[in-house]
Amino acid sequence: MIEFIDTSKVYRSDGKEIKALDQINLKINKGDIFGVIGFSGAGKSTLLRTVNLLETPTSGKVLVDGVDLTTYSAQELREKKKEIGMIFQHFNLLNSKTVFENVAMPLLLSKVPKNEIRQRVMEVLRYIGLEDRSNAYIHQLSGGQKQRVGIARALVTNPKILLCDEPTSALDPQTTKSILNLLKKVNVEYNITILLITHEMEVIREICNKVAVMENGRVIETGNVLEIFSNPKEKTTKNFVQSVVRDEIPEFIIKMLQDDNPSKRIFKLKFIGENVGQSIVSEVAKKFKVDVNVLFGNIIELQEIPFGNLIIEIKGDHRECERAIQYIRLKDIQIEEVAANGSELRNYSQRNFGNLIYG
Ligand SMILES: Nc1ncnc2c1ncn2[C@@H]1O[C@H](COP(=O)(O)OP(=O)(O)OP(=O)(O)O)[C@@H](O)[C@H]1O
Repeated sequence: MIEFIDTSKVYRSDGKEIKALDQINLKINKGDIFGVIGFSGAGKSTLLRTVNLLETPTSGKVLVDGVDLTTYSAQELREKKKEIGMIFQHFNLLNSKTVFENVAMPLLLSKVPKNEIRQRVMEVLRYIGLEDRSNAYIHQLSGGQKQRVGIARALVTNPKILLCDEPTSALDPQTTKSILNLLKKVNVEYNITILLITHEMEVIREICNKVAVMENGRVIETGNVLEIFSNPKEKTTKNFVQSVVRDEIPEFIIKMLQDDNPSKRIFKLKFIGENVGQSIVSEVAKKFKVDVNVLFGNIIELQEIPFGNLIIEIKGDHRECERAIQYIRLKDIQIEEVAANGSELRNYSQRNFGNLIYG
């Protein structure tokens, strides 16, 4: 649906070259809600704006439905652009015009007949829940309402793609949630592919199925949201994931390890999906001669799949503890032992155990 092929963009200003995009290769499939995350200056906006040619790549190309839009004539491009809606962080609405006039603007510019415009605009306003504010001026609306108008204006031409430039960065958490829910609804009900840029991992968690992490104009990591959250590889990705799933070891646990019995054994378990449902803790306590205490837990939902971590203490003789650990691992749950300095974790792998569990 959208494909970036070796896409690069170099800006030249004051005799200097800035590589905003450096050989981007990404594929966004129909129906995706694809999130691009990165810090300020990573190149996200530039990437998004190459899709509707608000920016033209310096080299490489961007295909929309298999076509490089730079090859289109002006007329063809105007038509194609109706299929690509866009919403902005600061809404980009005309303050001197009403809600109705703002939403009608793309249709007016396309010279759609007046009665059709009225019908379509009211239909879209009904959909986004602002039918009764059609005559209000933009300055009379809240931030969330303004973004709804932005979404209505983007939807009015029946686009196939919606580009979202930090759509919730100017909104409070509650309003953010309602706007993200609306975008999800648009994606599902109209089958609109969404490409969204953000610097908030919470936004990615909330609605995206795929994510790409950008740094210095490059995509440093990309994949399914579940994959990236559960196994981030790059440092920047790990930092973003940690902003949502706090998986550092809490101070009180480190203190416990340092102050109490030095033989205390504390483990971090990482759960994905159905494993959370398994009451692994009580299962282990029943199967082996060990006591298990839950010390800390942090579980979130990712695309309706539970995901998170649990910090537990396992008490018992060494061999029983090792058998319990292997049992947990064989349940496809990542388990790591927390060292007394709290930063080092011993990662258990098959090799560490041999056949202890059956021994
Ligand atoms: N028109 C321009 N002229 C010169 N340099 C530009 C221009 N637009 C962007 N840049 C530079 O390109 C790089 C990428 O900018 P871009 O806005 O794409 O990043 P971003 O990840 O969207 O950042 P932010 O979240 O702050 O908007 C930055 O170094 C920026 O200063």
